[in-house]
Amino acid sequence: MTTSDIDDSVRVELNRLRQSIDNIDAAVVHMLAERFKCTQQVGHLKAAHQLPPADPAREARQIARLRELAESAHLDPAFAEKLLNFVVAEVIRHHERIAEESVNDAARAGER
Ligand SMILES: O=C(O)C(=O)C[C@]1(C(=O)O)C=C[C@@H](O)C=C1
Repeated sequence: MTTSDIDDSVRVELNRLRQSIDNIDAAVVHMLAERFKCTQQVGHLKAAHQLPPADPAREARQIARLRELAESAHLDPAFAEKLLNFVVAEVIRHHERIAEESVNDAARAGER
């Protein structure tokens, strides 16, 4: 069955819900883009001060906080934790790349 086979009133309701889903997905993308802009700056700050890319104690606090928020919002806390871990893993990869680039830049500057 495709959307062309279904009753008009169902199609209208489905389209209404899909419009909201599309708006929410756009908001998520924009929020993630802003989050990554912040974490890129954190990556440069950490690289400049030789701080490790990952901070497991900070992550533990973020997970505890997000799980509580998820519970009060009736969202599965395990899902919220998985989502944060997925995003943070990507951030750590970015931090590692920034740190490598900063070491390479310093080595090249030392060769001059
Ligand atoms: O807060 C930091 O130290 C960050 O690098 C940011 C961030 C995050 O994306 O929230 C990423 C990696 C760390 O392990 C913890 C948190």
